[in-house]
Amino acid sequence: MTERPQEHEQTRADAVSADPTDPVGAPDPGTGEATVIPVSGGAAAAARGGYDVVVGRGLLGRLPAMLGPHVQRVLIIHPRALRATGDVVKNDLEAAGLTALTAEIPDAEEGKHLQVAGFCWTVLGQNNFTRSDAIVSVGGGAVSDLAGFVAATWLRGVRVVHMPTTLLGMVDAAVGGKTGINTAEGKNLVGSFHPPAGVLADLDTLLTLPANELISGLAEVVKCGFIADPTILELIEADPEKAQNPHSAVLRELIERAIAVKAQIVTDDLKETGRREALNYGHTLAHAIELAERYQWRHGAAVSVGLVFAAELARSLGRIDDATADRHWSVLQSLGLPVSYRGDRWQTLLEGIQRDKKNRGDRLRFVLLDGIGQPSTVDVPDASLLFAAYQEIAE
Ligand SMILES: NC(=O)c1ccc[n+]([C@@H]2O[C@H](COP(=O)([O-])OP(=O)(O)OC[C@H]3O[C@@H](n4cnc5c(N)ncnc54)[C@H](O)[C@@H]3O)[C@@H](O)[C@H]2O)c1
Ligand SMILES: O=C(O)C(=O)C[C@@H](O)[C@H](O)[C@H](O)COP(=O)(O)O
Ligand SMILES: [Zn+2]
Repeated sequence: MTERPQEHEQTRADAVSADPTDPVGAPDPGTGEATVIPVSGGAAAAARGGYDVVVGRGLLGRLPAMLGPHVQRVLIIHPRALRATGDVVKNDLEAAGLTALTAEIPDAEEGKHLQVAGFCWTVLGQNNFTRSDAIVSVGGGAVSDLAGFVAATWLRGVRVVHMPTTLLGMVDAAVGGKTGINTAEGKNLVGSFHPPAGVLADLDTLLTLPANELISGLAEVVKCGFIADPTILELIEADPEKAQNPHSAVLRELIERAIAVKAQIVTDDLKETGRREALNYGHTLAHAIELAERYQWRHGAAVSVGLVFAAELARSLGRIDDATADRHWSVLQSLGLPVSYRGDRWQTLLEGIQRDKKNRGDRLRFVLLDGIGQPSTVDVPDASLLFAAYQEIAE
C-alpha cells in the first residue's frame, strides 16, 4: 500500500482456515498470495480473543470483515507522513458503508504521549464512539502502540485493527497486544495488554520505507532468530543484501518467520508472566539507550546494541560459548546495524535499566541465552557484571 493499495478479489477474514499447528500459517485460499498466521490456536486461547495476522499485498479490502459486522464508526489513527494512506483507508471504509474519521498524530515517538492519547479520546468522545465502534492504526510501531492504548482505554476497551507500514510494526509491534505510551521517566511505562482484532501486514508499504527504518526492523527479526528460530539467522547470513530488499522472497520469509515466533509466544503467555519475557531480549539496555538519546535513536538500532550487550553478559557468565556470542556481532553488523555505544554514559544507562519492567523490587532481571533458542530471564545480582559487559560494547 504505497498510494492506493491494489484492488483484489475481496476475501472474508473469517473464511480463512489457518492451521494452528503450522507455525508459519496457511496460504490464503482467497488470493493464493497472502499468508495467514493465527495468534491463538486452541479453544482456551480463542476464549481470550484469537486473531489473524495476514501478510501479503493489496490487503485493504479485508479490513471491513476484520473489523467485524457490528462496527459503524471507525477512527483511523496515522502520522502526518501517512496522511495519503490514511485517506485511502478512510475512503475504502466509507465505500463499505462505514463512518470513517482520521486522526493525524505526531510522528514516531512524539506520538506516544499522554496528550496525544487525550487528543484521540476527545475525537472519539465528540463523535459518539460506542463500544461497538473501532480504531484502525496505520503506521509503524509508535502508531500501533498509541492507537492500541487508545483502543484499550476508550470505554475500557474497543476493537482495534493494526495496519503496520514498517517492517518493525509488521514483525513485532502490531502483534501481541502490548500497547503503551512513554513518560518522562522512560519508555512504555504506561500501557496495557489489548490484543487487536486482526493485523493486515501489506508488504507493498515497505516499498516507500526508508532503508534505515527497514534495517531497524531487522533487529527484531534477528532477535527472533536468537530466541527461537535459527533459520532466520541462517537466511540473513546467507544473503544479508536480500534480507534488506523489500522485493525479495527472503525478506518475506523472514517476516513470516518472525511473526510466527511472536504469535506462538504471545499465544502461550499474553500478559508476560513467563515465556513472553523472551521477546524482551536485548531491550533492557535498548530502552535505556532510547531514553538517554531522547528517542533520536531508532528502536531497532537500540535493540541491536542491546542484543550484543546481552550476549556479552551471557558470555561472561559462561552461559553461551564464544561462537554464539560472536554470532550476535556478525549477524547484526552484516545488516549495518550498530553494535556499540558511547562509553561515557554508564550511570545514565544504569538508571534506565533500573526502571525496566522485568525488574522485581531491587532485583535487576535480564533475558539471556543459554544457547540459540534457549532464552531465560535471570537475576543479575552484581552491577559490576553489567558494567563489564558495557565495556565490551563501549566505543
Ligand atoms: N507493542 C510492541 O510489542 C512493540 C514491539 C516493538 C516495538 N514497539 C514500539 O514500536 C516503535 C518503533 O516502531 P517503528 O520502528 O515502526 O517506528 P515508527 O512508528 O516511529 O516509524 C518509523 C518512521 O517511519 C515512517 N513510516 C512509517 N511507515 C512508512 C512507510 N510505509 N513509508 C515511509 N515512511 C514510513 C514513520 O512516519 C516514522 O517516521 C517504538 O516505540 C517501540 O517501542 C512496540
Ligand atoms: O512483545 C513483547 O513482549 C516485546 O517485548 C516486544 C518488544 O520488541 C517491544 O519493543 C516491546 O514494546 C517492549 O516491551 P516493554 O514491556 O519492555 O515496554
Ligand atoms: Zn522491541
